[in-house]
Amino acid sequence: MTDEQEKGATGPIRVGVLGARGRMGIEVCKAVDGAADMELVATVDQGDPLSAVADAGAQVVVDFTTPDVVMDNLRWCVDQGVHAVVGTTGFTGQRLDQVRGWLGGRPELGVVIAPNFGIGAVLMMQFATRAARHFESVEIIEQHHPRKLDAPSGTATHTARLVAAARAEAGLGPVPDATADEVAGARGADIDGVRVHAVRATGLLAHQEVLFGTIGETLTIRHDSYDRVSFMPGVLLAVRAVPGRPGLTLGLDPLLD
Ligand SMILES: NC(=O)C1=CN([C@@H]2O[C@H](COP(=O)(O)OP(=O)(O)OC[C@H]3O[C@@H](n4cnc5c(N)ncnc54)[C@H](OP(=O)(O)O)[C@@H]3O)[C@@H](O)[C@H]2O)C=CC1
Ligand SMILES: O=C(O)C1=N[C@H](C(=O)O)C[C@H](O)C1
Repeated sequence: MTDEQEKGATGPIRVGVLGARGRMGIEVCKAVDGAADMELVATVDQGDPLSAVADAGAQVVVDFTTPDVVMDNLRWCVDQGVHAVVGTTGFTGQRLDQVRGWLGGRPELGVVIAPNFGIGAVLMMQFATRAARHFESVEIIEQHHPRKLDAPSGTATHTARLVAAARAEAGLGPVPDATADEVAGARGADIDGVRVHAVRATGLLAHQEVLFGTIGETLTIRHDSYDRVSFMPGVLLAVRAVPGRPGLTLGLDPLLD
């Protein structure tokens, strides 16, 4: 262990941020810098060497980059023995299995991957999962800023999977829908049988509605992030927790219990 790493073992958590000059990365750097129990030791963006993270003796990496580079970053973290907190989207079941496979060889390492670090968003997903069994109809409408690269959002995709699993467990059949003549895309994306609609508009940041329907009533569960600071308490919570949570943690839920 280097002197730097030795210091980190007893002092503040030494944190490296990947995607540090991005919209989320800038906020994460500010939040880590302002946390008394953390030290921001490395900031890496496109074109910077990942070795800066290892050289600085980072114990935890926070990744807010892009879906096309996040897997390489995670592989590197696992190889280097650095815990990781990941907010970047694009995690399919196959990708998650791959990460579990890597972690199999490093039983001391923790990785937290959360589609949304907003506490309200986590609760919105929990409430939607709870409601799912009681309504024959459900659709998800997510709304984001127009610079977002992926659609639908990671949060909407995750919500759709949770809702679909809860419906299946309750023995509900397909969502009723008689559409026979559709302009392509009009009914949104089909994620595990749940329709997901993605809106992009200037002025929005990150918003989602889960609309449930049954005979004579609807229920709308809505969450709005108006500022990226809304994600920071969840990110800091995960940074504190990840060294003590070996293996893959998916979502913030277990950290909030
Ligand atoms: N889980 C959550 O709570 C949240 C998740 N997100 C997700 O986080 C991700 C980032 O979002 P956002 O900050 O808005 O996006 P940005 O595009 O603003 O930030 C991404 C940053 O990563 C940089 N980057 C690209 N490749 C690399 C690389 N190989 N190594 C290091 N940095 C790299 C980009 O550089 P360059 O621009 O030069 O390509 C950019 O600065 C998205 O997937 C988004 O959906 C966002 C908000 C909340
Ligand atoms: O890109 C964003 O901005 C966001 N991305 C995440 C997602 O895709 O769900 C989280 C949040 O919606 C903001």
